[in-house]
Amino acid sequence: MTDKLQLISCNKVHSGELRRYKHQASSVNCEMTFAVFLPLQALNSQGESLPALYWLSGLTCTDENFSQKSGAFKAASELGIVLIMPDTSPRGCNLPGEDDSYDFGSGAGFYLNATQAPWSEHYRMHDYVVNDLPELAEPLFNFSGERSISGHSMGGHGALICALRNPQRYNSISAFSPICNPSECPWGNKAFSNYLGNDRQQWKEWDASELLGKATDQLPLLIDQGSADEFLQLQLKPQALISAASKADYPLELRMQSGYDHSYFFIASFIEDHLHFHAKYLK
Ligand SMILES: N[C@@H](CCC(=O)N[C@@H](CSC=O)C(=O)NCC(=O)O)C(=O)O
Repeated sequence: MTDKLQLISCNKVHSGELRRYKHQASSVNCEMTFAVFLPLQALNSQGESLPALYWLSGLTCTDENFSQKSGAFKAASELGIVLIMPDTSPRGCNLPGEDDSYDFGSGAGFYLNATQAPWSEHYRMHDYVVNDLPELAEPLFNFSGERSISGHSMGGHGALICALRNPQRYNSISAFSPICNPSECPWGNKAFSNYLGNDRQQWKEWDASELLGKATDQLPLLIDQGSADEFLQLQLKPQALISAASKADYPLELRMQSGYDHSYFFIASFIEDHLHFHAKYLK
């Protein structure tokens, strides 16, 4: 399996290793890059079996933002959790306009499967995150079979939709400042109309508030949202998710954190909580 992966870099951190790989991915029909943090336990020849937490980043990010800014590795190392951090979109596919804006195309894959040409040939980040990447990354360590998912902003939306659509594949979900109701905000409108077309019925399949409202399987779900987030009212709309959870009796813990903005300073302030939250369900 690992012969499909090309190692880009490897850095020792908190006794474990942060590795970056590139590989050809069939789901998105192009070369992709991802990062993986392997705690020391994963590097032992004994190969202790470990769970994985997938982290999905937001608009404009690559696989590197979370590694460089979140400060997650100390807790992941102590808890024995492998972190798997994909890029946020296909890149370099030579599609018209793919690099023209920060909120669509490169760096803005929205973790869905596009149905509209020309995006549908490559922009299938849902299948990449849920199927392709686990197949490639989990053989890198002695995977326990337990995985959870988290993310920020567009990546928080991604974590929610990947797990709500595939509850059997994840033990728990968390998110920082997720785009909760993309059908009803400018970022989501732009992405969904271009990737999915204008039939708003199709959008519901990729909207966390819609999916949560009709979920039959329930997963532990933690969300942190900063009260001073500059995108809170226009783009993120947590109230839609709270209403859907309340109607569906879905156990959502949404913590409004006073004074925090949308940045990685917010993520760095609470990432340990999220790792401890997932650790409860990954053992
Ligand atoms: N360019 C825009 C917004 C960019 C931004 O805030 N990106 C966030 C994610 S937003 C939702 O998905 C981010 O994580 N940026 C990377 C980082 O390292 O901070 C603007 O400037 O308004």
